Amino acid sequence: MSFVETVLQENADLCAAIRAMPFNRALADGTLPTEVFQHYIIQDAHYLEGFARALALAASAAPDADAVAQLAGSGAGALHVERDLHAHYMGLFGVTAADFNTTPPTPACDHYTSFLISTAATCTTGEAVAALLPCFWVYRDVGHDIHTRAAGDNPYRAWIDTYVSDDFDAAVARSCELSDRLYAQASDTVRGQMRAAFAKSTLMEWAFWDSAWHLRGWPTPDPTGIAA
Ligand SMILES: Cc1ncc(C[n+]2csc(CCO)c2C)c(N)n1
Repeated sequence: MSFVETVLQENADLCAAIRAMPFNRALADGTLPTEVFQHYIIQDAHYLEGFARALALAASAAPDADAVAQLAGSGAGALHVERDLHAHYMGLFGVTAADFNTTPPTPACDHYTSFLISTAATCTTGEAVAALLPCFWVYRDVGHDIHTRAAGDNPYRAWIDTYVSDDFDAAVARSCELSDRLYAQASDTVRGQMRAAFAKSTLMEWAFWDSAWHLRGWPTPDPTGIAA
C-alpha cells in the first residue's frame, strides 16, 4: 500500500471525527459565531506563517531538485493564496491589523507550528513531508464534505470554495505524490516515523478547531494561589 492509502486507513476515525466537529458543522450551515471565526482567522494567520517556515526548512534539506522546487514553491504559494483569504475575512469580520498583532498564537497553534518547524529542521524529509500533509489533506476532506451541505448564501462561501478548487486539488495531489515517493524509498524505521508524524499533525488539526470553538487561550496563573 502507498503512504497515503496507509495513513488514510489508519486515521479514518480521526478524519471522521474532524468532519463531525461543531466548528465544521457550524461552518457548513453558516451559523459559526462571529467571535469564533474571528478567533480562528487570527490563529490561522499565525499558523500559515509557521507552516510556510516549515516548508522552507524542509525545502532546504530535500533530497533532489524536484522536491526542493515543490516544497519551496508550495511555501510561497500557500502564503499568497491563504493570505488573500485571511485579508478578505479579516475585513469582513472587522479584525484589524492591531487585533492580529496583539493576539499571540494560542497553545494549539503554537504547538502545531512548533512541531512542523522542529520536524522540518531536525528530521528526515520524509517525516517533514508527512507532518505537512494533513494541512492539505484534512482541508480538502473537510472542504468537500462542507461544500456538499453548505447553503448558497453562507458567509463562509469563499473559505469553502478555496478548498474545493481544481488548483487546490492539484496542490494536494502533488503533496500526496511526494509523500508516496519518499515513503517508497524509505527504511522501515523512517516509514514508521512518517506514519506517526502524519497522525500527530492530523490530531493537531482537530485540536486547532477544538481550541477555536472553545475560544481557548493561554492559562492565566492566579497570583493569589502562589504560596508565600
Ligand atoms: C490549521 C490549518 N491547517 C491547514 C490549513 C490549510 N492550509 C494552510 S496553508 C495550505 C497550503 C496551500 O494553500 C493549506 C491547505 C489552514 N488554513 N489552517
